[in-house]
Amino acid sequence: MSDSSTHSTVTTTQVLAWISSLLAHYRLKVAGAIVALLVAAGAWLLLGQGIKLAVDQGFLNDNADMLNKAVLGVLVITAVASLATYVRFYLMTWLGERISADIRMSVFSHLLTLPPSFFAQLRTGEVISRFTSDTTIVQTVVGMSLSMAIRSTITFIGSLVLMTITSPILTLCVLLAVPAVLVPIRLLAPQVRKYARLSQDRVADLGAHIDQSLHEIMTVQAFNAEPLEASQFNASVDAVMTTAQRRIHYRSLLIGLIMLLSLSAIVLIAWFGARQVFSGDMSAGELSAFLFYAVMAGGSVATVSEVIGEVQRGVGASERLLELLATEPAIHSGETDFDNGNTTPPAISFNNVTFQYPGSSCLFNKLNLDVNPGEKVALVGASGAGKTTLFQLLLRFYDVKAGCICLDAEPVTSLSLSSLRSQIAMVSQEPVVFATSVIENIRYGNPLASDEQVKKAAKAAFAHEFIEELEKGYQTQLGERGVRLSGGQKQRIAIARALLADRPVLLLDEATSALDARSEKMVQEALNKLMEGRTTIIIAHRLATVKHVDRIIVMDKGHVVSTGKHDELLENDTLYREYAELQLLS
Ligand SMILES: Nc1ncnc2c1ncn2[C@@H]1O[C@H](COP(=O)(O)OP(=O)(O)OP(=O)(O)O)[C@@H](O)[C@H]1O
Repeated sequence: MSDSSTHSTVTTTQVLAWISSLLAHYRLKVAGAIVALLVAAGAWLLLGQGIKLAVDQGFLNDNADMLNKAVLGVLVITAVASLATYVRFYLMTWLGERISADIRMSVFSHLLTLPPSFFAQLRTGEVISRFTSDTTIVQTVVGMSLSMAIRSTITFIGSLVLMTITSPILTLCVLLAVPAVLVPIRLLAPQVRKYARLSQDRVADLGAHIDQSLHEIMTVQAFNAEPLEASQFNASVDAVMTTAQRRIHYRSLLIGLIMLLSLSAIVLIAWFGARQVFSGDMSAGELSAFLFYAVMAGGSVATVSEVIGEVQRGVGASERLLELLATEPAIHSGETDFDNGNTTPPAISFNNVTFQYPGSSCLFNKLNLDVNPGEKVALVGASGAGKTTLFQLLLRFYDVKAGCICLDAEPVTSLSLSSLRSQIAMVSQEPVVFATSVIENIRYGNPLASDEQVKKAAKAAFAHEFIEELEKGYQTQLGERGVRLSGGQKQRIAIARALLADRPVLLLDEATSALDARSEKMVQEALNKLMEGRTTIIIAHRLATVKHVDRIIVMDKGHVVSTGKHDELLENDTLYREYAELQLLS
């Protein structure tokens, strides 16, 4: 559960500076919106003068001509104000949409640079929530609330100036009332912001829950765990409601108090003004105009108070987005591009590597392991021995604590991440299939490959046949996580992808585990072809698949126990013999 709300390190000023920097890209539109805003506010303020003229010169003096002119003036002002409102509304809403789109793009690009350790701490559902709901809030705030707040502030200042011109005494009374209105804003706004952020955190928990339950729907249903899942989800929904209720409470209190205070002030001022008209110190037109401005000023304060809650909500949402953006990638790219002339595949060496996962005990202590150029090496060992971790370290998903991993003589830390990773193709234990078409799934290995190259790779991976039998062949959509394919079919797609990527280092994580005997044979042949001329490391649980590699490395609890050929190890290594006996291979 993310509960960073109470320890937020982001200030409102930082949020506003961030939003301003985003808006700075659209200076012309922002300027247009501000001009439209000023014109609209100015026109509404002028309306008060029209009213004053209409009352004093028209109604009271029985002057029909003057009345006509004043009414015409009022109509023109209304038209101008309406046009300006259209322009302002259009531009501000556009800016809101644009900014939230920009935020989504930059946050997503940034997330892609963060290492897996970051995602091990933050649930994907929570990240999705930050994307969707937080950016939507920012969009509303920039597109609506902020513009309303600015418009109301301008209207308030303009009204105040015109009120002062109309009647300084009455204005003084209004000014005395202002602090009374500001007190609740000062006291309650931080509470609104705090609970706004908390409720976003709770909504994010919901996202995470949905993501997990639906992702594992088969397990949920197979264990009849629907009631359990539903009740846990209901508890999360209740938590959202409870937090939202607190936010709503403070917001409503804020709005209500401000309404009460500002309207009471206006009534009292109207009473005082009416007495001035009776005593002849003020004309009826002046009082009408003054009250018009006072209502506008009061309305503005009410609007500001209403949207200030919304703006605080936006600040809360922005905080969470800024936090994502501020997360530094724990892995820093080196500068060098890997270049060994590309004639031979690179050697891989782990020299005195010491490593532990964050918060775990030491996994590798001065581990040494060398793989020669073009050599095919199999890693064998009990679950948890550290085989997958070696892959992760080579790909720099994590950095070692001490020691060095090298491609040829080049430490991986000095290579640029993209150059390092472009040397390596990986087929993971659980084949990854994206929710796009078959052709796009294979082309992921090399986005520039032609349709013909994709098909060639699919044929080599023994995938072409079953792909052709799919409803739309290579254009068939595979559904989320490839739900429409069997385990073996998914694996062959992943192998075709690796073939197409055509990289000098190959990492295979028990790539044939999900295949039946017939397809296993086919895939094994494809893999043999794929391994040709590449430095390959295979993680294998089943020894049958690795009997023919150049060298087998037996690992146990983070150590290399022994290395050798299948027959040598059978003879000399007790641990390996045990594995082989278990698998009836000796
Ligand atoms: N992200 C992680 N955070 C903390 N510990 C981890 C993490 N990933 C793996 N480990 C731990 O590191 C050890 C080695 O794991 P690793 O996945 O490398 O083993 P493996 O030999 O590949 O196992 P298997 O054959 O079951 O896949 C295990 O004890 C595991 O619990």
